[in-house]
Amino acid sequence: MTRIAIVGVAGRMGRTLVNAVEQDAEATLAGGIVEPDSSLAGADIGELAGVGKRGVVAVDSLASIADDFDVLIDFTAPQVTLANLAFCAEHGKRIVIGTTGMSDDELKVLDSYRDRVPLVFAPNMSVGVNLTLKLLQTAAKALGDEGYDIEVIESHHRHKVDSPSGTAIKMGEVIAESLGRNLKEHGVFERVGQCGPRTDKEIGFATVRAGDIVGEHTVMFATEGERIEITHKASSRMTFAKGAVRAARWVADKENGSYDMQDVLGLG
Ligand SMILES: NC(=O)C1=CN([C@@H]2O[C@H](COP(=O)(O)OP(=O)(O)OC[C@H]3O[C@@H](n4cnc5c(N)ncnc54)[C@H](OP(=O)(O)O)[C@@H]3O)[C@@H](O)[C@H]2O)C=CC1
Ligand SMILES: O=C(O)C1=N[C@H](C(=O)O)C[C@H](O)C1
Repeated sequence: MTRIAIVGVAGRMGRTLVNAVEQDAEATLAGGIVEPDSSLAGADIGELAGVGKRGVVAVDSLASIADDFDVLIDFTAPQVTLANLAFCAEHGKRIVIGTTGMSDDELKVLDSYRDRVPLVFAPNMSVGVNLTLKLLQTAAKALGDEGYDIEVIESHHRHKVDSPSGTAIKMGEVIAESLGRNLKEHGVFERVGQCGPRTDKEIGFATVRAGDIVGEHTVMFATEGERIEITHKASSRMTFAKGAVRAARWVADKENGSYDMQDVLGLG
């Protein structure tokens, strides 16, 4: 049985993760962490998640439950996640990270832990998106240098704070890598005013933020005469949460290293 603690347990993903752990026969809820001084400290995390009392109360300090869990799942914010990663490395814990929106510097810090802790880090934990990444590799190799323009369009709920989504960036990276391009050089994240015509090798990104959209990603390969669109639509956060719990069970017996969902799902 893998003992799982969830950071940000009162958040959108945190509450869904409680449900996902509950439904997994090989995982158990070992703790939930809320922000320091949160009024939710002391609340039963089952009640927070709407599944009824589970006898595990939310705490506002990870240190206070250090002996209770094996794997931490963190879907919060970049600086919070990096602090928790340091904690896990120091205390011999494992960690699954779903947080997106990290800067290049923050990603370097995350990567510096690869030899100190077993960690899974992925901007999207759904099986569907990770399979889509494989489809994108195939499509990019076949079409990307044959006159097809590549555009990534993502839509999310009104509360999302980072843009483009971590998944959209990952899709762009996978496509760029398949084509021997550098996303830093060829990614176009804004088109405003007299920005000129499209260049052949650019990979464009467009973002929609509206209502309660859980998460939708389309990659368009368009040329004169035809257009191929590869789309993934998430209609429930459970798809991410189930993937994260699967990752937590998978990483529970792994050596130090930085893994992703392709590793967890055996798609690598
Ligand atoms: N990889 C994947 O598959 C997915 C990744 N995500 C990513 O997960 C992240 C969270 O998304 P979402 O759940 O929608 O966001 P929410 O804002 O709903 O949840 C974040 C939670 O973290 C809490 N938090 C903030 N600081 C701390 C702290 N120091 N200690 C403990 N908890 C803290 C917040 O508390 P408070 O509200 O009090 O500030 C909040 O409850 C985002 O980066 C998002 O992009 C989302 C879905 C899928
Ligand atoms: O913030 C979200 O909600 C989501 N974030 C992830 C991302 O940035 O890619 C994954 C998912 O699409 C939902």
